[in-house]
Amino acid sequence: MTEIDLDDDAGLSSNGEAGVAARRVFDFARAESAVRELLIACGEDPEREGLRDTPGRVARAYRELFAGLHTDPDSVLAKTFDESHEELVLVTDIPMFSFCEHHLLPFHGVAHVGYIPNEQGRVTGLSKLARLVDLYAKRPQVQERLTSQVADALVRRLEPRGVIVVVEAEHLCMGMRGVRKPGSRTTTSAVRGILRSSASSRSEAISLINGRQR
Ligand SMILES: Nc1nc2c(ncn2[C@@H]2O[C@H](COP(=O)(O)OP(=O)(O)OP(=O)(O)O)[C@@H](O)[C@H]2O)c(=O)[nH]1
Ligand SMILES: [Zn+2]
Repeated sequence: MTEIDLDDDAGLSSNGEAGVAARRVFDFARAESAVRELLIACGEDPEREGLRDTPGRVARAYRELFAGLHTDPDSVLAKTFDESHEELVLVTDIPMFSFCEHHLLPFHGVAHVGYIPNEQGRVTGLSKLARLVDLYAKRPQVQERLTSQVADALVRRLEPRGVIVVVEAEHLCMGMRGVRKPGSRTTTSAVRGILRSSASSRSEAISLINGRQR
């Protein structure tokens, strides 16, 4: 997978996506000082023993949790191979952790990702579907965009006959605060190609998703 050079802060993402981070670097010192400021703003003392290392820890955590801003999605699907398989390939229950961009609180759940390869049978490694979910999840997100971005990356790189992505997630910003409805779940889908145009192909995929063992 292509890690974008962390010392290179000049360029934009190469894959042409709208809304991708303008900066390629994670500015560690800036994140650390922002966390320190936030602690002060909340009425805490960042010099007390328990908090002294917290800004650095949080900065390290965010560097990891937002790593998807610094990885080229197309590189995840760079390796493809032809397998003369023209039927549905579906990976269900991919664990997913992301952050809502409104409150920077987690939303988490599972993603189901499926596609019907093209006439050449162009497929990719199953793990790459999970890596793709991870990459888009590790950004400030909204669930709808995460779902579409995974689908569109598959369309771009595999040129498949159809794609379906379903994400089921719980948003902590709806559970811990605000409207306080813990346990409510949101389902989003993005369907492309034949899986969109053919009701029977789509219902096969959806029944496999709905009928899976939980
Ligand atoms: N469509 C969508 N909305 C989201 C997602 N994550 C969080 N939200 C919503 O974003 C909205 C932001 O609403 P605002 O009114 O700007 O913010 P707020 O006053 O904090 O809203 P409340 O959460 O209702 O207290 C809320 O309704 C959230 O539930 C998401 O992935 N997709
Ligand atoms: Zn939110």
